[in-house]
Order: sequence, then structure tokens, then C-alpha cells
Amino acid sequence: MPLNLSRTTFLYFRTALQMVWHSSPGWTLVNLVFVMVRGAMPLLLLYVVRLLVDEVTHALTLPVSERTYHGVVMVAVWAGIFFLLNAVASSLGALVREKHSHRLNDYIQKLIHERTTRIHYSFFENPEYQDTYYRAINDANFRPSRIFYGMVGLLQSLITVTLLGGLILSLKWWVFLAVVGVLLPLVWYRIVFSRKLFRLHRQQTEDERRLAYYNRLLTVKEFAKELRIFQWGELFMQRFLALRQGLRGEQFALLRTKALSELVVQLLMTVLIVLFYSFIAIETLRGEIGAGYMVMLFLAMQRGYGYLQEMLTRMSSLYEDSLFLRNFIEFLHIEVPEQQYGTTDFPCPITKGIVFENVSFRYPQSRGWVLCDVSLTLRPGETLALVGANGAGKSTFVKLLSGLYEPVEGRILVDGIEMAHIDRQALARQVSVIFQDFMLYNVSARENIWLGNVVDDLHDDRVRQAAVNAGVDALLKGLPKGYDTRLGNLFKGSEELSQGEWQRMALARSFFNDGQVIILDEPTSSLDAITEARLIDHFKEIVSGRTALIVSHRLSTLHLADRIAVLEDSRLVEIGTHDELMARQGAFYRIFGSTKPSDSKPPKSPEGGL
Ligand SMILES: Nc1ncnc2c1ncn2[C@@H]1O[C@H](COP(=O)(O)OP(=O)(O)OP(=O)(O)O)[C@@H](O)[C@H]1O
Repeated sequence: MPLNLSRTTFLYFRTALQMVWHSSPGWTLVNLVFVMVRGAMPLLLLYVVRLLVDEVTHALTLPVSERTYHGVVMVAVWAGIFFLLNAVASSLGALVREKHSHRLNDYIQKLIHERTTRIHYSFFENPEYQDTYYRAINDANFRPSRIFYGMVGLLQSLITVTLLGGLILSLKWWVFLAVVGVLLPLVWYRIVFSRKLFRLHRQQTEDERRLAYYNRLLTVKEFAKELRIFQWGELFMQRFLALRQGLRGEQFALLRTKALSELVVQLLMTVLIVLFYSFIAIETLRGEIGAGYMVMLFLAMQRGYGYLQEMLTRMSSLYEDSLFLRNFIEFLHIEVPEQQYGTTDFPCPITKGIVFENVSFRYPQSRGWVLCDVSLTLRPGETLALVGANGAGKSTFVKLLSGLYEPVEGRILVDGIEMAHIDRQALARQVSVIFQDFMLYNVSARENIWLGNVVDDLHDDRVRQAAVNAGVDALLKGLPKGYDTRLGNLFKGSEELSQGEWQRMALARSFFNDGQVIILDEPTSSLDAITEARLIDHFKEIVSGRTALIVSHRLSTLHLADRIAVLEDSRLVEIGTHDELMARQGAFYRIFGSTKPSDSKPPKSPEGGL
């Protein structure tokens, strides 16, 4: 198998080293000092043993009356000093390594978070990207520190092995070569194995994600209700186990081959050690080397072999890590359609409106057009409703209008400025959106509302006004810590809300942002009739002066709109006032014409203000 160790592997190592350095130059240097000290220690300790044995054997040749203990004691003191130094270097070194490793992990997490928050939104809706993401995120949890520890350890073992190797080399060069020669197949095999393991992991990514998905189905709250109602527990447990057994089976087969191959190499090494020990013992008996030197060589061989093994293991796992690092680098450099926002400010106030000019769109992985040649103008200050059957493309229209996606064909212009050229912060400041699948945030009620516009300071008055407009003020005041109560059920002391109450929080969030454009995708789907009626009564007041787009299936909500646009089969088929569309008896009439007035209008609000 071609190993292609050269360029890419070194590129990955270089990237890893750069990460280690950039994470903290200071700690990298301190670490290096400790590594060198610890690397040299084993040889110093062996040297002291040799001196000790030589002192003792020399003393043994003298009559007892002439023996002095001064030399032996001095060597023993030196041994003590080196042991102490070794212990201090070891524990301080561990602290330094831990500290540096934390820095490295923080640095890597920062790289990931920067990427996940800036990457194009389409990334999260594309299964192929999900694989890359999964691999990178999974590995990023432990690979960086493993690479780091691997490098530190490798350097340390390299220093020790070089010094011990020099010692063996000083005796017989061919002994040294024989040791290295026997180890080469082991190195080679480990590299081959690492590549195989890497390939297997890449092949298994999709299944690993499916496994994680089954695990989520079985363990998290979102699924817990339906899992019990429909009794899916056994079914998904079986699927989980079957999939896991398959995946682990393939991995284990590879590990078994690795273990067998390593056993053969270990046998070769054992033979070599027996030969080496016999050779040294015979050389000592022949008077070629002293007893102290013999002991030192025995220990050097024994320790050197241990360090060499350790070094090889580190080398091959570093190689394996470097391959996995590829996933991470791939993720950092993944090419998604560039989401390039310009630096132009959002027009303030909008005078001409937001124009969809022959806009067509399809998702990267979708088969046909989801929106086809749509042209319309959202006039300044008007409320436009968007209607259409399920799958007609309404939410997609919202994603385009809010800047999450760009048209594949055509343009979206805000007062003549292309949406893509507008600065992201300015866009966020001026356009607030509630999506159909709005999110629940387990932070305080106050912050839940403030999240609608974090560019502005958290002004209590404005938060309260947004809550009043969305009809949650009374509810929030009644919570144990009022607006400071944490919402949700993830953390202790939180208060859970109902679905409709969460939707009202989402509305409050979007009202808090007093930008010029407000987009509401199914804003009343979970609201009770009275709350909906209040919202409708006061909607004009709440959005006064703002340009609004409302997506809704409810005729009651549509009454709020100045005009209504109808999407059908990806195309804009009608646009006009409610009365115009009804009179026309076209697509809108077909959908809503038969709706009884009682279905269409919610009960009148009993009191003013939401
Ligand atoms: N991320 C996506 N990737 C690929 N296709 C998608 C994606 N999101 C939506 N679609 C497809 O685009 C079409 C329009 O979806 P969209 O969600 O815009 O419809 P909608 O009008 O909002 O429907 P509903 O009333 O059910 O909410 C659908 O056929 C859907 O399958």
C-alpha cells in the first residue's frame, strides 16, 4: 500500500505544531525545557548506577581494613540528588503539560466555535457537511491534547533513546543497528494499521452519526413523550445494538490483525535481547568491560527498549492522530458556498422597499426549484402576508429575506442595495425574525427577550414593553424570580413554559428588536384564541412604521396584512389585497374562499393590550 507519508503528513504535523505554538508560546517554551530535562534524566541515573557499581566492585578487590566508604556515599548522594530532580521535574512537568493542554483545548474550541458561528447556514442542512462536522467535532474533543501529549512524550523519549542509543553505539555499532533493524517492521506495520483505521472510521462516519441519532432518540427529552406513547424503546434499542455491533465488529477485526502482527515483532525483539545480554556477559567475563559498565548496559538496554517501544507507539499514534487531524483541518477549510456579507449599511429609513427581482432558489441537495422566478416588492411600512400550501416555499422565502441563503438566480435589493452587500450586524439590527421552529433558550426571561437584539444594551423598560406587546409580562412577573427566572427545564431552579408561552417569548424577542423589518413565520400557530385575538388587535400598533412579512395559514392573521402574496408550485401566482384576491377567485380564493367567517376570525379581545 502506498504510504504517502511525505507531504500531507508533515503538513498535518506542521499545522498541529502551529496550533500548539499559537495556543500559548510561553507555555510551549516552558514545556520544552521540562521535556529536555526529563529526557536526559534516565541517562544520568544510569551513569550514577555505573559509578556506584564500579566503586563497590573496586572496593571489594581491597582488603576489608583498607576499604573506605566515602566514595560510595558521595555517589549515593548524587543518586539521591538526581532522583529528587527527576521527581520534581516529573511533577512540575505534569502541571505545566496540563496547563498547556488546557490552553490548547481552549484554542481549538475557539477555532471550532468561530467556524460554526460564521459558516454558511446551508452547512447545517446538508448531510455531507454533517459527516465532516461530526468527524471534526468528535475528534476535536480529544485529538488536540492527544497530539500535544504525543509530541511532548515523543520528544522526551527521543532525547532519552538518543542518549541511551549513543551508549550502546559506543560499545558496538552493529548491536545498535540490529535493535533499530528489528523495530522497523513494527513501525511500518503500525503506520499501515493507522491508515486502515482512519479509512474505516471515515467509512463508518454516517453509521456512527446514525448510532448517535438512535442514542438521542432513546435518551433525550424531545423524543421521550412519543417514545413512550408509541412504545419505540425496544425497536430503537435493537437498532442501536445491531448497528453498534456491526461497527465494533469491523473495528475489532482490524485490532486483532494488529495484535497478531505485533506479537511476531515482539518475539524477534526477545531473541535479540537474549543475544545482547549473553554478549555483554561474555565480554565482561573476558575482562573487556567492567562490572559497572555491564550493569549500565543491561539497564540501558532494558530501559532503552522500553523507551523505544514507547517512542514507536507514540510515533504511530501521532501518525494516526495526524490523519484524524485531517478531519479537523478539512472542517476548518470546508468549502461551502461563501456567505459574503458586504460592509454597506442597511438603508435607514427604507424608502423604496425590499425588492425580489426574478428570484429563483433551490437547496444545494434539492432536486428542483423551490422558488422559481419570484418578483415582488415589500413596500416600506406595509404588512405583507405570504400564503401557500405546505411545501410551497414560504419558509424558504423567509430564509432568503433574512439573509440565511442567497438566491441562485435573481437578486434581492433593499432600496437598490443587494442584500448580500449589507453588513451582517446591520442586517441583524434591522431585520428581526421568528421562525416556525423558533428556539427555546434556557437563560433568564429577561435575557430571552434581550437576545432579540444583543447589539443594544439590556434596557429593562424595553424588555418589559416587548413582553407586554407579546402578552407575557404578567406571566413573567408571576415567576418566582420574575424576569430573572431562568426558563426551560435543563437547569435547577428553572421554570418551564408551555409551547404557546414559549411562542409568546419568541414574539417578545422579535418585538424587542425595533429594526425596520419584522418577519413572522407562523407567529400564532401555538397561541390560544384570546392571545391571538389580542395580538391581532394590537399588531398594527406594535409594528407601526415597520415593514412586516407574515407567513400564515390562518385567515384571521391574514386580515392584518395590507396585501397578500400567494405561492403555488414554487411560483408567485397572485398578489393583492384580501378583497382583490377574493374577487379574483384565483389561487387564494381556492384556498381560503370556503373558510367560514367563524374559522377565520378569533374572538374579540376582552381587554386592550397584549
Ligand atoms: N434544507 C432543505 N434542503 C432541501 N430541501 C428543502 C430544505 N428545506 C425545505 N426544502 C424543500 O423545499 C420545499 C419548500 O419548503 P418550505 O419549508 O419553504 O415550504 P413551506 O411553504 O414553508 O411549507 P410549510 O407550510 O409546510 O411550512 C419543500 O419541498 C421542502 O422539501
